[in-house]
Amino acid sequence: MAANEHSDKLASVNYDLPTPEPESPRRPRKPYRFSTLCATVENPGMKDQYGSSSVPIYQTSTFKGVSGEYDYSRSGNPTRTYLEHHIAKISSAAHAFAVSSGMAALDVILRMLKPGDEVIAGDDLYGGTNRLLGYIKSHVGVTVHHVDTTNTESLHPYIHPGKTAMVLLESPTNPLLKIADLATISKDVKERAPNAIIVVDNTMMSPYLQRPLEHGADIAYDSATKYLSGHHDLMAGVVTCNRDDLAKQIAFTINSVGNALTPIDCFLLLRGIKTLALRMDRQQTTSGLVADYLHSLGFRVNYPGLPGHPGRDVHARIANGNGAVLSFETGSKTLSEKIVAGTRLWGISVSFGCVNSLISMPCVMSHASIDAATRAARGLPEDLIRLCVGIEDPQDLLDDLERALLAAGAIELDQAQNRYIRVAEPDGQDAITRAVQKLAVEKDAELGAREWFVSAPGKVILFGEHAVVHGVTAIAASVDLRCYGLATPRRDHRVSVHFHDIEHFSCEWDTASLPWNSVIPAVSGKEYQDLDQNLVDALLQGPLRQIPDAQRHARVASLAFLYLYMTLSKGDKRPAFDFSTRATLPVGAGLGSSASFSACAATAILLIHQRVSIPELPTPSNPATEVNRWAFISEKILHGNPSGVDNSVAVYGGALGYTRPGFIRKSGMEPILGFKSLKFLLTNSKVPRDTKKLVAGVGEKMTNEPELVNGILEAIQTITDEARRVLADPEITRETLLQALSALINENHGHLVTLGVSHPSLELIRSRTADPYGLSTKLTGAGGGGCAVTLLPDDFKPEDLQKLVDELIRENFEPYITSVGGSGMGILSSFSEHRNQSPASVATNIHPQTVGQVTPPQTPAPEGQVQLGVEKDTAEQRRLSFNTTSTEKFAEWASEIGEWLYV
Ligand SMILES: Nc1ncnc2c1ncn2[C@@H]1O[C@H](COP(=O)(O)OP(=O)(O)O)[C@@H](O)[C@H]1O
Ligand SMILES: C[C@@](O)(CCOP(=O)(O)O)CC(=O)O
Repeated sequence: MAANEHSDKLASVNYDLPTPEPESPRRPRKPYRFSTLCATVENPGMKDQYGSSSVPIYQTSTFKGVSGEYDYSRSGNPTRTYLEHHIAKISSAAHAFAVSSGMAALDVILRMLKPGDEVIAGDDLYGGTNRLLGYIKSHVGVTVHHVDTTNTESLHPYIHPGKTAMVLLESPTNPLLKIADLATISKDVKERAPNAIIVVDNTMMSPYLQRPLEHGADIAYDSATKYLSGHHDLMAGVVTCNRDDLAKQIAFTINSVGNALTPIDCFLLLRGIKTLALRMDRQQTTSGLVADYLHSLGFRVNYPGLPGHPGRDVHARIANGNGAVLSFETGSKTLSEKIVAGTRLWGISVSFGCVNSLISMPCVMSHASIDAATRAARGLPEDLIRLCVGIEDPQDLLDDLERALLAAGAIELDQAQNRYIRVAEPDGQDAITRAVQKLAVEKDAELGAREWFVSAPGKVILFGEHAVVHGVTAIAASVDLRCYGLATPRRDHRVSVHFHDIEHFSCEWDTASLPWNSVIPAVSGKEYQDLDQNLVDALLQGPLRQIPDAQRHARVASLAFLYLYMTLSKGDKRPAFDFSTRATLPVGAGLGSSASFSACAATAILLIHQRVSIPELPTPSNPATEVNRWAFISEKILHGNPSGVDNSVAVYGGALGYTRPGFIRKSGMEPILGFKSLKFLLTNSKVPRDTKKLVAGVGEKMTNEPELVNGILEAIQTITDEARRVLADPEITRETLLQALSALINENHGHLVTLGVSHPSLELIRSRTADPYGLSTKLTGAGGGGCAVTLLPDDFKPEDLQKLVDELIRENFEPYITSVGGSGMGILSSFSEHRNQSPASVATNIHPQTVGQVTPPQTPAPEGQVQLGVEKDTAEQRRLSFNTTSTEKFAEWASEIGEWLYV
C-alpha cells in the first residue's frame, strides 16, 4: 500500500486522535496523520521548562520533596511519561506502559491470571511466549488451550464464560506469517465470555500497520526492541489498553515488580519511534519486491501480500500493510544454508525490525532450541529462510539475494528466456511421482503388463482411538511391520487374489463375469467419500456369493479389492492379474492391518490402471494423495466407519496428529516426529476382535449415553492436545516428557475402559507391565482384544525387557519390539517386465542415481547397477519366494530384492 493511501486510511479511522489547535474558527479540526504523530513528540500536560526540542533524560532514581508528581523512578519518571503518552497516541490507546522487554510486557499481562483460570492461545506462538505460558501453567495452576487461531471456529469449544480468563493472539505469526482474524475472534469471545481479556502480541506489525485495540482487543503489547525502536540498540516492551481497570492492574504490577523501562532506554525508544512510519514504509515496499521476486522464481513464499496467501483477505481487513518479515522454502536444508551463508548485505542474525536487513534459518537459529520433532509438529520446515527487510536500497538487497541464490545453485540462467529460473530441487518433488515416471512404463504398454511389488506399514495409535472416529485428534505412528502386495500379470483374462495370512485364501474371477453394469468409473482426482452401495451389493450377490460366512474376512478383503479394481478401471480396459498379499504384522489385532492392506491394494490397482503419474496421461498430481483416497474407500468396505487415521499412516508413514474432516475441529494431519525416538513394546493378546463391530458399538453408546460419551471425547481431546504440547515443548526434559506421556497413556486407557472396548486379556497385559516394572500400557486400535502398547523409558534395562517379554510369551501373548515412525507406502522399482527394451535403455530410466534421490529410508541398492530386465524364471522365482518365505524372514527378503521407493 502506498504511504499516502495508508495515511488516508488511517485518517479516516474514527477515533479521537490528538489534533492541532484550529488556526481560525473556520478551519475544521483535522487529526494528524500517523507519520506526523510519530514525529511530533509533545505532551500538552508536560511543558519542558527550557523548551527543549528533545525530551530530556531524567537519569534519576529519586525525586526530592513529598508533594511532587514523581518520587521514585520505579513508580514513575518524566522521560517514561513522555514515552508512554507518545505510545498511547500512536496506538489508539488511552493508556500505555513501557517495560524492560517484550517478555516483561507479557509477564505483566499474565500476572492478571489466577489459579483455575483458562487461557486460549495460538498453537504457533513465539517460543518465549510458550515458555512463559508453560511456567504459568505449572506454577499458577492456569489451564492453557493451544488452538489453531487461523481458524476462528477452533476457539469456540474452549470459550467458557466464567472460566476463560484470557485469549492470547499473534497475527501474523513469526516466521510462518499465519493470520488470525483478530476482529472476528474478539467479537466471538466477547459474545461468549464477556469477561475474558483479549490480548494481542502486535510486534510483527507495530502500531503503524495494525492497532488491535481498534478491533476489539483489550490489551495490545509489542516487543519495542523490534520496529518501534528500529535500530537494535535497546530492549523494551510496551503494553497498551483502553480500559481503566486493566490499566490500574498493569500499573500496579509494574510498580510492584519494578520492570519499568529505564530513562535512557525511554529516550532511545522515543527517538526511534519518530521514524517508525518512514522506516516501515520503506521496509514494507522492499519486502513486497523481495516477496514478488522469490515468488516469481518459483519458491514457496510466506508473505500476506502475495496473492496465494491463505490469510490475505483477513489480513487486509485488519491491518494497513503486510509488514517487513517474510519467509520462503527452498526444498533443501543444505541449499538454504548455502544461500544464507552466501549473502553479504543481509546480516545473519536473530530478531527483526531493525533498519538493517537480516537473514536467518529459524530451524538452526532462532528456533534451534526447539527440537526437530517439535519444529516439524509445528509445520516449521527445516529449509525455511526468514528475511527481515531493512531500509537499504532495494536493488542492492535484491542483487545480494540473487548472487547468493546463484552461488548456492538455487537458480540458474535460462538462456532462452534470458532470465534466472529456479533449479528444480529433487527433494521437493514427490518421490513416488518421480519414481513412477522413471519406471519406463510405456504410454501404450498393455495395461497390467508388468509386475508391481508394493508395501505399506501398520500403525500404533498412542492416543485417541475411537474418539478419532468422532472428530477428536488422534496421535498415531507407522510401525516397522508391514503388509506386502504383489500384483502379477496374467494372460488369461482373469483376476485373482491370494491372501496368505487369511488362511491362504485364494479365489479368481473371469474379468468378463464381473458386474460391470453396476460400476460408475471414477474420475481421476475427484474426492469419493461414499461407497457405491449398488456396486457393493452387486459384488456380494455376484462374484463373492460363493464365499461362505466362515471366510468372511477374506470375503470382505476380496470385496475391497474388486471394488477398487472395477471402479478404477478405465473404459473397457480390464487388465488380468493376480494380487497376492503377505503381512509381517498380525492381522486383525489393532495394528492397522486393514489399512496397510488397503494402501497396498490401492497402490497396486492405481498403478495397474495407470492412474498414477505416468507422463502424458491426465493423472492427478500426487499419487500418494490418490492412493490415500482409495485406501480410505477400501477401509470403508472393511470397517464401515473408519476415521482415516490408519490409512493415512499406512500411506504417509511417520507419526501424525490426525483429525477427521466434518467435525468442529480443524481437520488434517500434522507430523509429529518426536515420536520416532520413543520406544514401544506392542503385545498382541491374540484375542480376536472385529474393528467394525467395536467402532459401531461405540457409536451406539454415543446414541444411548450422549453425555457420558461426549464427556469422554472431550477428555481424550485434552489428552491428545496435552500429548502434542509436551512432544512439542522445547523446554521439557526427556524424563518429564516420558513421565507426562506415561500418565496420559494411563488416563487414555481409563477412558477406553469406560467406552467398553477393553478386554480382560488387555488388563492382564497392563498389570504384568505395571507390576513390577512400573510401565504404562494401554490398548491400541479398536480394542476388545488385539494389541496393547507399552511405553518403554530410555533407561529400561535390556535384561528387564527380556524378562518381561519372556513372561508375556509364557502367558501366551505375542510381544513385538518395533521401531515407529518409519516410511509409508513403498513401491519396489528394481525390476521391469519390459523385456523388449535393451538393458541399457532401461538402466537409464531407473539408474540408481535417480532412485537415490527419493525420500529415505531406502534399502541399500546392490553394488553397481540395479538388476533390471529380469529373466522370466527370476520373476517366477520371486513369486515363489513371495509365497514361501517365512514371515520372520519376509521383511529382510523383500528389502534385499531391490530398490524400494518410499513416500
Ligand atoms: N494381509 C491381508 N490380506 C488380506 N486382507 C487383509 C490383510 N490384512 C488385513 N486384511 C483385512 O482387514 C481385516 C482386519 O481388519 P481389522 O479388524 O480392522 O484389523 P486391524 O486392526 O489389523 O486393522 C481382515 O479381516 C481382512 O479382511
Ligand atoms: C478404533 C479406530 O480408531 C482405530 C482402529 O484401528 P484397528 O482397526 O483396530 O487397527 C477406528 C478408526 O480410527 O478408524
